[in-house]
Amino acid sequence: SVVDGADGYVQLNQYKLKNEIGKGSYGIVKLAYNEQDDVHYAMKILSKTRLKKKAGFFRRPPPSRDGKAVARPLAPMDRVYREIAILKKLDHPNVVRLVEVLDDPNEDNLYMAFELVEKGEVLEVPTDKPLSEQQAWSYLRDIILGSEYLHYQKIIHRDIKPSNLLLGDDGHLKIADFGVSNEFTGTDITLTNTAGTPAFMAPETLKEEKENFSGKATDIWAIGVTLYCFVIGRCPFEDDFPLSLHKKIMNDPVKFPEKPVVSEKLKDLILKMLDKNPETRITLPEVKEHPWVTR
Ligand SMILES: COc1ccc(C(=O)/C=C\Nc2cc(OC)c(C(=O)O)cc2Cl)cc1
Repeated sequence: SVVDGADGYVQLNQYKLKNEIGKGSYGIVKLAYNEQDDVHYAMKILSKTRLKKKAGFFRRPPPSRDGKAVARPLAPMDRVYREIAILKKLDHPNVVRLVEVLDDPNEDNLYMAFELVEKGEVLEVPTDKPLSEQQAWSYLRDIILGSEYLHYQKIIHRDIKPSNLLLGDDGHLKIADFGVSNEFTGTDITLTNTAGTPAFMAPETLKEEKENFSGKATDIWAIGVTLYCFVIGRCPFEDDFPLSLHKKIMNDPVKFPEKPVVSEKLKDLILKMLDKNPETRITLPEVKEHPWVTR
């Protein structure tokens, strides 16, 4: 039950909700103090009415082509319950941990209590203070281990980017926000819909004719864009207009500025992760063997 505490903080069961620490298309995240265990958590707050309103924009389900079952976009509430089901089965040091869900049917808000990752987003992009290669190397290892675990659990994240990578006091990263992730069976998923954040979308997901593409390869692309952001401070492809951004992602070569200086080995890795052809793009196991990673 949600009550206004005498001290001006909202009390939600054993949690005292404090200041806002995160905000996005999903809703907001507040610092939450658990009086029972004297521990702070990150409380993600979703409004059911807002989600249902967004349902209105879901385009009519496409006619199923040649009788093949086409994945229907889920109603937002179903998407949230799917996100929760995915999160509940995940347990890895480089993935955020969902502790508890508070979903009172009479309440408009749905609350998701996560283990607090103390320092928040690893890097705000754009920045004029990009990371050193040493720092980027440490964070990439965490991203690789977390992504390897997710792919092993047959989950494609689909929105890997700096703002979804949270930094703990121990200097390690945790992957967050499974709001657009997909589960698959078999060895990989063939996707057709675009999802995630435009500047991090792989070229094969932006093509006009919606051919099928590999889910794992799209996560590798997003990790490549993220790695570029870490050491350069901005994204490799930028444009204020979505369609011109799509054109750049699909056609422009990756360019490195004079400054900051990036080692040849790191440039080589980034170029292999940002290979526009998903068939020849470097895979996660190959990234682990790359000279810049094993250095
Ligand atoms: C300055 O100190 C700070 C410490 C922690 C934070 C923080 O946690 C922010 C967002 N958190 C999250 C967001 C999520 O999705 C969007 C998910 C998820 O749905 O997986 C989980 C978490 Cl935890 C911010 C600032």
